Amino acid sequence: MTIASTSELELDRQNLIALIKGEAVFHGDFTLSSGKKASYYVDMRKLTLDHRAAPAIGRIMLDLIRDVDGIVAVGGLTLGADPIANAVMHESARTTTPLDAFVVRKEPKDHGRGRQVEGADVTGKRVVVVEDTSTTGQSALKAVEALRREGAEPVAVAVIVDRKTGAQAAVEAEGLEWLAAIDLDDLGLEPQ
Ligand SMILES: O=P(O)(O)OC[C@H]1O[C@H](OP(=O)(O)OP(=O)(O)O)[C@H](O)[C@@H]1O
Ligand SMILES: O=C(O)c1cc(=O)[nH]c(=O)[nH]1
Repeated sequence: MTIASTSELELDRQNLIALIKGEAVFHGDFTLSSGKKASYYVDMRKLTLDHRAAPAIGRIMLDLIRDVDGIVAVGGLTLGADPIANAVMHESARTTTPLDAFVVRKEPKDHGRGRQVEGADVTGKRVVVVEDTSTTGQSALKAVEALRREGAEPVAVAVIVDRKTGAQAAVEAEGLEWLAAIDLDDLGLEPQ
């Protein structure tokens, strides 16, 4: 599924870590999605939407999910997941096993086709949920719930940055595989 070499991927990963440390870690008083407080915030949108980082994110995340069997699509809860799913889809299109992308709305659309999962038809399909940063894992699990309602089979959650505060356990408790590209040690941060 992956066409980048191991050394290219390691270079991508080191470059991405440097960009995250330099441009996406913000220090201050933050309220997180879960309502918890933290003294730093990793704003991955700064990089998933940046031309210097997005192609590498596609390669890194495609490589991260390379051993997940039989998947046909990637996506997650809007909006953190959206550019990641796109980057993975584009990178996979260069391989012999291309993947489609989907977007899970926070709520079903209240007009048109009333859909919560947009894009690829996921019914009956094995899919991976992607995420930019995971703290409690509840955003990823909201996507999992919506996908299951659509008749999809979400089999793994793949995150760029794991904040190491319970998301892995929450996701594994739902029977999904947990995959993370970068964690707090890589960024020189402590879990909080
Ligand atoms: O693991 P969790 O506790 O769910 O926290 C992580 C989530 O929080 C952020 O999204 P946010 O809720 O800020 O929404 P956004 O993507 O719409 O900006 C981030 O992009 C993750 O999706
Ligand atoms: O938990 C969150 O809401 C959260 C933490 C973080 O570091 N980055 C982010 O985008 N969301």
